[in-house]
Amino acid sequence: MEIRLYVTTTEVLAGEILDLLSDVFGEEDFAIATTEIDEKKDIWEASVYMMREDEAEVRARVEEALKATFPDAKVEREVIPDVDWVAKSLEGLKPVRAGRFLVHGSHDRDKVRPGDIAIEIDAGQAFGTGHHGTTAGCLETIDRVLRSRPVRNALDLGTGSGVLAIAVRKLRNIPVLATDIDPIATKVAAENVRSNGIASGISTATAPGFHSTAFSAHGPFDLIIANILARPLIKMAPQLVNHLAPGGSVVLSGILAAQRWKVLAAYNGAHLRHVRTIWRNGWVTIHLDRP
Ligand SMILES: C[S@@+](CC[C@H](N)C(=O)[O-])C[C@H]1O[C@@H](n2cnc3c(N)ncnc32)[C@H](O)[C@@H]1O
Repeated sequence: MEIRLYVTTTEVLAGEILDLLSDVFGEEDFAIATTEIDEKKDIWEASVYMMREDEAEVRARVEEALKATFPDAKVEREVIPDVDWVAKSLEGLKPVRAGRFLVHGSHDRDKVRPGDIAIEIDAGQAFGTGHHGTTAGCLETIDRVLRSRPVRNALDLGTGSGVLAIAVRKLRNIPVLATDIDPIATKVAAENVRSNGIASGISTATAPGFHSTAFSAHGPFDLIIANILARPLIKMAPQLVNHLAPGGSVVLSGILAAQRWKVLAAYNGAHLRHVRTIWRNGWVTIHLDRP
């Protein structure tokens, strides 16, 4: 059972609390995140996720950290129940084709045809079975990028099930760093990496955005894939481009069609060149290159 401790505040203060908590918990295994609750009213939550057994200790440290700068902050609590997504969604999930990839569940191994690059993902507690338009758009774009660009290493930011990191590694024998803000996702991703027969080459790390030393240890990257959401992608544009090697490529998704101009503006402003936009079910995936 997972617990979320959170403070409800404004966007600016949520960012400050995030920084403060990042200093407190550093590289420890607790995910720290900010979430927008209401854009118009500027209501945000700054959260720390932990397992139930760590709650008392984490709460004491959070309250101590907030005391000096945010004495009025009220730390609230949410219990996040474990959901058996596997049992819930195994049936009915058909294999998905995107680029040369076929993403399928373990119940559909017989659907793999010669020439397919097969990725086996059972629906679990992390996003990314290939069915969502954002995942499919990323897979298609990864296939294009790896056909046309010299890519020596890659970062999959917001890896979820690990599907995109696995896709990169199945096409190229290069090191891949797969990170997620959610520790359950990184655990699931590591399991999927193993069950896809990838013995080495993909490292996983739990980190919000670029708040981890894992990035400097593995980067800069020739390819960065981030299927998150428009708003965090816009915010992290300068950091993301800082971790991109000259001549590198970026694949961004989790962007609704109407939001694409804002995302493009942020990344054009960071001197990336737009290459292609792919549309799938109202979602867009954007490929940009660093000259
Ligand atoms: C839409 S899912 C994408 C999963 C997978 N990469 C795919 O394409 O199907 C987004 C993932 O990003 C993670 N995430 C959201 N915000 C993040 C952040 N700031 N830093 C790292 N991961 C984040 C979520 O926990 C989630 O697993």
